[in-house]
Amino acid sequence: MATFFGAIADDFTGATDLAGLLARSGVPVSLRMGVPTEPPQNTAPLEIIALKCRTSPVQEAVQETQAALEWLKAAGAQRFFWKYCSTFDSTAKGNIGPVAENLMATLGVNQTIYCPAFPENGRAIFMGNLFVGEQPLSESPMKDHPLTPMRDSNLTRLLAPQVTKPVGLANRLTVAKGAAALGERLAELAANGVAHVVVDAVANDDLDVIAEACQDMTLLTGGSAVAMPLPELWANQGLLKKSTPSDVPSYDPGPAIVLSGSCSSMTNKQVADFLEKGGPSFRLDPLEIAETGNDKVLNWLASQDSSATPLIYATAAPDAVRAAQDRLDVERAGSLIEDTLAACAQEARDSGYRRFVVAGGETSGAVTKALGVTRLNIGAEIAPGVPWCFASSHNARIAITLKSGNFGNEQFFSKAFEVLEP
Ligand SMILES: Nc1ncnc2c1ncn2[C@@H]1O[C@H](COP(=O)(O)OP(=O)(O)OP(=O)(O)O)[C@@H](O)[C@H]1O
Ligand SMILES: O=C(O)[C@@H](O)C(=O)CO
Repeated sequence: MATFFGAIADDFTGATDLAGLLARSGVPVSLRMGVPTEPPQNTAPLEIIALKCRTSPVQEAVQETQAALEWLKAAGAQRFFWKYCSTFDSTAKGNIGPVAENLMATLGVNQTIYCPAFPENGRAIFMGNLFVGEQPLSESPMKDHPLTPMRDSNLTRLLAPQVTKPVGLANRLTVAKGAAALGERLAELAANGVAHVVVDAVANDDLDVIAEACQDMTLLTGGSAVAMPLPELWANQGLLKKSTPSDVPSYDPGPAIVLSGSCSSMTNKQVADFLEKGGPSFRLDPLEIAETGNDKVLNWLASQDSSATPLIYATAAPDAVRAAQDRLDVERAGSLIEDTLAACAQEARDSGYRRFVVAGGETSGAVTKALGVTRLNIGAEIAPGVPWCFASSHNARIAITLKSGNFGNEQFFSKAFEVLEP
């Protein structure tokens, strides 16, 4: 089926989040891990390419997203979406703005919007300021993120140094007046040369207004939630078709494992809940791995009785993360953990494990790469923005879910497997 919508996601959990929300529309979604090396074939109306470029240097991220854009254009896409985190994660030399500006230049558009709001997960934007629950972003646990600590809550202020063209705001008072008023505000800003518009949203109704006002824009940017209403709007215009739900993709029987490299406050609670319930677990310490390597955890995994689900985790409180980073530096600490969890995933697959819960965006990138997963089919959502996915990994058919650090509730690790049961 011809592709109409092409999205580029800056990390793997973000991509499955977007896929899960788009799939709610009933329009077929396809998710590719990395830019496919083959030209487009067997494409879906909604195509997503997952990259691992959230913390990449600007030039690298621009090149990778450009390659993804070319593939999506070749697939026939006519509307494009740049998906970043609902907490606007980017480093001081952030690539959200530069990537958007490059996509705009290639697509020949003079304006786009920025809307990371995700009300179902407590992300709201008011007067350009992003909130996580009731806390401003810079006071939320995101201030301590291991790779992208967020120390400012104001999206226009975060974005302005990343782009060359003017940044503006369409605030909630405008959005509350409806799609026509928002359209007028965007036109007014465009007439004044404002290329980058942060749009407020505090509830799903706001996202419906934004989607209605922006459905004809060639490029939109944001979190997953602002894209959620678009397929329905396009289907109503006859631009794409819903399909009868295809068979739920299946996976081979086999034991389950949880791999967690996320240090978000929610993942810390989820790990604590798992430990409290007494499941078998192994804690990874980056300092120890730096000295002695991976053998200890791989041996532990090999010794597990496959009737209980094991958890391997590096998840730690902010102080412990900082201490490891001070000794090893941020990137080395991160990649030691990612490489170890990736090696555990391979070992688990080779020993017959077929159900994988993975926590953390960077971690998910490393794990899916190690498993050789190139395409995911989307299944049932476990929590908003966290669907089960199904994939081939070498000769095995596996079920895998990639959980964004902050998503899901405390019981997520046990609930995930209940949702998978037929
Ligand atoms: N104990 C630790 N010390 C230092 N770094 C760690 C530790 N545990 C995990 N890390 C690293 O922190 C990073 C966590 O990022 P990741 O994207 O996986 O999780 P997240 O940011 O919570 O998830 P998301 O991006 O989905 O919100 C990874 O690079 C991981 O390897
Ligand atoms: O938008 C979000 O919060 C998630 O999809 C994500 O990108 C986490 O990495």
